[in-house]
Amino acid sequence: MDHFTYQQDSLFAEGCSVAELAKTHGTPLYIYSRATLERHWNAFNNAVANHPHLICYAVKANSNLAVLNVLARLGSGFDIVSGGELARVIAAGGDPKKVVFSGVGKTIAEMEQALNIGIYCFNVESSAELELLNDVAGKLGKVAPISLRVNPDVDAGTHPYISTGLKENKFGIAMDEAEQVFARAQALPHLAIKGVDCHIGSQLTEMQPFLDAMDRMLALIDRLAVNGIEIKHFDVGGGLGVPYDDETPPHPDVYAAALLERLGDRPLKLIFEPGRAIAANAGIFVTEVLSLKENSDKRFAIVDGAMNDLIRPSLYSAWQNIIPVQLTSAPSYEYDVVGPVCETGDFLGKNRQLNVQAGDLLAVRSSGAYGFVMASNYNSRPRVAEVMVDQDLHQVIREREKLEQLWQGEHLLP
Ligand SMILES: Cc1ncc(COP(=O)(O)O)c(C=O)c1O
Ligand SMILES: N[C@@H](CCCC[NH3+])C(=O)O
Repeated sequence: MDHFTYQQDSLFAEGCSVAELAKTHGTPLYIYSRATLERHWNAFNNAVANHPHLICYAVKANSNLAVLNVLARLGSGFDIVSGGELARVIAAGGDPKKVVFSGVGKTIAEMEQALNIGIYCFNVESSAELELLNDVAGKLGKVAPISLRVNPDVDAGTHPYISTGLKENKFGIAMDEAEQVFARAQALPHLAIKGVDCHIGSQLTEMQPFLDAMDRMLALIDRLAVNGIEIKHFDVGGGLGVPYDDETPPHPDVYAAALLERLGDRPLKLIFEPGRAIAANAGIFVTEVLSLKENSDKRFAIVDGAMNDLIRPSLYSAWQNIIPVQLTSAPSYEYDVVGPVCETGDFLGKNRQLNVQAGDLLAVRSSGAYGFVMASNYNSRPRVAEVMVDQDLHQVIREREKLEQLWQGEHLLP
């Protein structure tokens, strides 16, 4: 089910006209659908309803407080990678007892913050981090609940920049060192072993890499049990892909059923860290065509949105569908949809068949994940507004930045 559909040739987000929202709040603009966020989260939760589990939404995908709050109200846990994300979860009403803390470079201050708040688990990524966390917990008189992120060395078959489960990637502890590091963790006084985790990459559209990783991780868990190290949960990470174009990633039902089958009768709680699968197709990025330009080779639609607002096309050559907000029957041409930023790489889409004129609105679909969160102020462009729709109601969930905010905190020399 799609909550971004045409009504009488005009694009709607749930019951709200996208053209009206753009008129009221200006462009560029991110628009999210609450119903879609909820449906996607529930799809995960229902898929494992009969097994002990925790869905920890990956905050990095879209960390707006309203997004986190919508998911917190459903009972979501959260996967965080910084003290900033932890603070957001708390500010959004999330339960810290359902937070897992991932990331290769946690600082002492972040460890202290998370220990004082009392999170569910630290996903420890190296021996050095293990020793440091033990020290920090000891100084606070606390015991840190931990999982070790093990790198299963499987090829996720995704873009090299978002593949994380190969030995050559910086993430996790190598499989051949894992048992030794677990033994060390068990010996350290201020740590309590809870689980094992892995995350092999993002935008995976096939089951096989997940299953390969699962097999290796379960074999490790079985070996640990033989050596008296009891694992209570297995955190399978995130990474489930979404359809941007014609990809057909497994539905959470299919994905979870396959993992549960592999799990067999092992009494392990399963933790999931989906980000993209929940947020990507819950959002669109709306931009206005400023002008058209053509030469003998190409036609360009120059729009007011740019790589600083939505960087995925520039950074990963990611393809996201670009659709008109108002359908017309005028002839269409092939355009590169480009922004005003002074970089050749500043484009939202290339070779798109569109029928557009200056002043028309375009919507870049699948922009709810890794969209606004990766925005910058490059070229001194204020970050855009974000709106959430809920049926025929809508709410500005982040205001468009004002020009003065561009230099907030900057100081002139005396
Ligand atoms: C540890 C961890 N968990 C979860 C995620 C979320 O990934 P995705 O958005 O692909 O579900 C990421 C990002 O890839 C991650 O690094
Ligand atoms: N930012 C990436 C995903 C990164 C995943 C981070 N663990 C994307 O847009 O596809």
